[in-house]
Formats: sequence, C-alpha cells, structure tokens
Amino acid sequence: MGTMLEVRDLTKRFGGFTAVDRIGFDLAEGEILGLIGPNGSGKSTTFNLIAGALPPSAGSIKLEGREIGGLSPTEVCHLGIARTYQIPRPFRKLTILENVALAAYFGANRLISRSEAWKRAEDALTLTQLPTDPSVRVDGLGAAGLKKLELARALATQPRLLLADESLGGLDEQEMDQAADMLSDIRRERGITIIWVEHIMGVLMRVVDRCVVLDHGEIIATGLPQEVAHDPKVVEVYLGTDAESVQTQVAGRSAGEAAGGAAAC
Ligand SMILES: Nc1ncnc2c1ncn2[C@@H]1O[C@H](COP(=O)(O)OP(=O)(O)OP(=O)(O)O)[C@@H](O)[C@H]1O
Repeated sequence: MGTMLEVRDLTKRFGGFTAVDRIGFDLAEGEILGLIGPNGSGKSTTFNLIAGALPPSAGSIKLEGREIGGLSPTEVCHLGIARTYQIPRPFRKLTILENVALAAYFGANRLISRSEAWKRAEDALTLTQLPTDPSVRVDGLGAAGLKKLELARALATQPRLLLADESLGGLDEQEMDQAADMLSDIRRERGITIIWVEHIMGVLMRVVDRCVVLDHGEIIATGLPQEVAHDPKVVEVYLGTDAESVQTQVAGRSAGEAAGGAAAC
C-alpha cells in the first residue's frame, strides 16, 4: 500500500495564536486514521487545512506526492478529497436525492450529465442506507439521518480520500455504533481512505487503524488504538474519563479480533 497523504510541519497561526503547530503524519492508502483530541486542540483547523478551507501558515500537505496546501476547496475536491461537515446544512426545500445529486454534479472533476449525477447520488444513498425514492424530503430526517446525508453528499463526489468531521455528534449510542460501522464498510467495500475527526474517542477506537492525538495544536501521540488509549499523555488530556471507555472499546476490539482469528484458523 502506497502513501496517500504526507503532512509535514503543518502550521496554522491566527494572528499571534498558533492553532496547529508543526504537525506531521502519513496516511496509507486504504487506511482509516482517527484524528482525535479535546475541544480546541486543532482538529478542525487541521481538517480545514487539508480540505482547502484554510491556507497553511507553513508546512506542507502532499496528496500522492503533489502539494495541495493552499489550493481552494473546489480544487481539493476535484483531486478526490471529500469532506463532511460537523453541522449538516442541507438544502431543506430539496429532496434527499436532489441534495446528493447536486453534490455529485458540482463535486465531479469533469462535466457529468444529469443522469450520471443521479446515478452517483443513488449509489451514495444506497451506501449510506438512505432512501433512494426521489420524492423523500430532507425535513423528516433526524440527527442520524442528517449525518448520513452529509456522508452521502461527500461520497457522491466519488472521493479517494474522505475527511469525516465529528460524525458522532448528537447521536445516541446505537446510532454511534452504526455510524462507525458505516465508515468501516465504506472503506472495505470501496477502498476509500478515511481521516475521521472526533473529540469523543470511544467508538472511533473500534474501527480506526491508527490514531493521531492532538492537544494545544501539537501531536502528543500517534499509534495503534490500544497504544494511544494507554498513553499517559492521552489519558491525562482526557482526564481519565473518556480514556476508560476507550480502553473498554479497544479491549472489545481485541477480543473480537482474537475470536475472528480463531474462527479463521
Ligand atoms: N478563525 C479562527 N480565528 C482565531 N482562532 C481560531 C480560529 N479557528 C480556530 N481558532 C482557535 O484555534 C484553536 C483550535 O480550534 P479547532 O476548532 O481547530 O479545535 P478542535 O480540536 O477542532 O475543537 P472542537 O473539538 O471544539 O471542534 C481553538 O483555540 C480555536 O479557538
């Protein structure tokens, strides 16, 4: 597997305040990387730098060897990177299918026909388990449905790299589990590489391959979920509370993997 993204010395200053401070990490093709950290640690800023919503103050972001730092969001999208937003803002007067078809149309890196946009939208809706019926409106969707719609809009642009921003916010426990499984399925079925930003660590740790943990704009830990969940620096920034639930999730995952391994033998 090749390297999809290389981030080096990436820095973002707002006036005299450094929100992201010389961070660096690699992302392998097909990987799910969790970008975690407490509120205000620099996750969204990092995300916005990769997605083109903010220009870096210094450092570099390379997509398969090509510098993308400072490109516009549209240019970044056309290179195959799609993002979701923490707070979904769909066009409320349009149907679900129309919302996703618009994303497909404007996110495509070449002119596509109306029917192709609809086809891509239907595919994205199927992947996210939303109704493909062209008459269903956005109004009836709850928090979990709106998060799925966000995901469908990003997937309709046919990305190679998906940036998922706080996919769990406002969801109950069962919905969080489903959202985590959905990202895992999308990677498995479509081979899409994923960076998943979350301030809640819990359920994320069950599906990510590796984690990068931010605090005050700096990386304080990088590694496998079970490594970072037990890292004293990570436990400290999460004040032990979330870390406990993370350790439970990671323990559950290890048990599942062990059982799966045994079944495969
Ligand atoms: N446009 C801006 N101007 C000034 N400061 C900013 C700006 N955007 C973010 N910041 C500051 O940068 C720091 C990092 O913010 P960021 O939103 O990246 O954190 P986060 O880890 O995503 O937090 P959350 O989990 O709350 O979304 C915060 O102190 C924030 O107030």
